[in-house]
Amino acid sequence: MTEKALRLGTRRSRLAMAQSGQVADAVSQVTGRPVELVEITTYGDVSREQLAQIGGTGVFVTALREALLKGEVDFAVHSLKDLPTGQPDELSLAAVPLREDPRDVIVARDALKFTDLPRGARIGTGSPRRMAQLNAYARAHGLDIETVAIRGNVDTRIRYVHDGELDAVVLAAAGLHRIGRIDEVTDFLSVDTVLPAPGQGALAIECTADNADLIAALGELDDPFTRAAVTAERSLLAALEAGCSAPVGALADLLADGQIVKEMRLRGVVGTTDGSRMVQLSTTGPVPETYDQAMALGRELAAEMLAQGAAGLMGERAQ
Ligand SMILES: NCc1[nH]cc(CCC(=O)O)c1CC(=O)O
Repeated sequence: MTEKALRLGTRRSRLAMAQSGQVADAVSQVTGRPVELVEITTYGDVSREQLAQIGGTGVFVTALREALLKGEVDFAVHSLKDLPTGQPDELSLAAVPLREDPRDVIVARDALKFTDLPRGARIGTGSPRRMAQLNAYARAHGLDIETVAIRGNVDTRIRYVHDGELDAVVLAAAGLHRIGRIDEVTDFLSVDTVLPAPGQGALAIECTADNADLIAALGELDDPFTRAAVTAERSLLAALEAGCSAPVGALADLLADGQIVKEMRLRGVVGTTDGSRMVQLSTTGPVPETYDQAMALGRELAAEMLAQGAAGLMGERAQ
């Protein structure tokens, strides 16, 4: 007897299809049921406006969530960094699988590294967070670069470099890895130079909160450390009252002594897009064992950053 297929709601972009396809295979393995992809168009996919102008939070996510709530699909996969920090009561974050490489990367012409870009080099990114940190690094190290606002999917962005319109673009390693273009990276940016977006490299698997059986099945794909880390990062973002398009970077990782994990460290940064003013801090604490402990780590760091003037650096985009 064949069981009814589970319906996975997905955006149509190459990245979304790639990550949904990978999750579909994993879910099929743990549930023993076939998984069918159901394509859904989101506002973020059709709009030509700059993402920051649309308002940022949730543009990629809303249509998928509506399909879940209408019962058109059984579960959905989001890039966790695109997910608004407030979790609706009717929906459950059933799994946060093991995170991919969280770093940002450069795809540049002539295999150039970020620090080898020539004077006046134009670097494309739609992200105020990336602009702020690249410009701050350039100021501190005497690089002369110009950050240029672009948007479009990953393939479109890389094309700007191949067409010679830009010297480089900044992208997430995870996205390139998932669509099979990681070989085109010319420089992996240290997180000491550019802290990634909260949740970058992680996926969120969501279903309706009333679907206990599916929540339990999807839960097998959950990685508790990734979940704790992204919970702390997103708690920081929420406590700064910033949206996903605000110039906020955050990364939680484990501090180990040999094989023994000692603590979790959470780093955060906020800055003006020109990189002239930055607040960058970190905190460490016991590895969170509960949701509340992970949330508390993020709130603590946010309070310290706000005390140093973080709110004043987020501009009118803060939301
Ligand atoms: N902003 C769009 C977006 N959302 C998720 C990823 C891929 C990386 C990830 O899963 O964090 C990307 C592309 C990018 O930033 O390069």
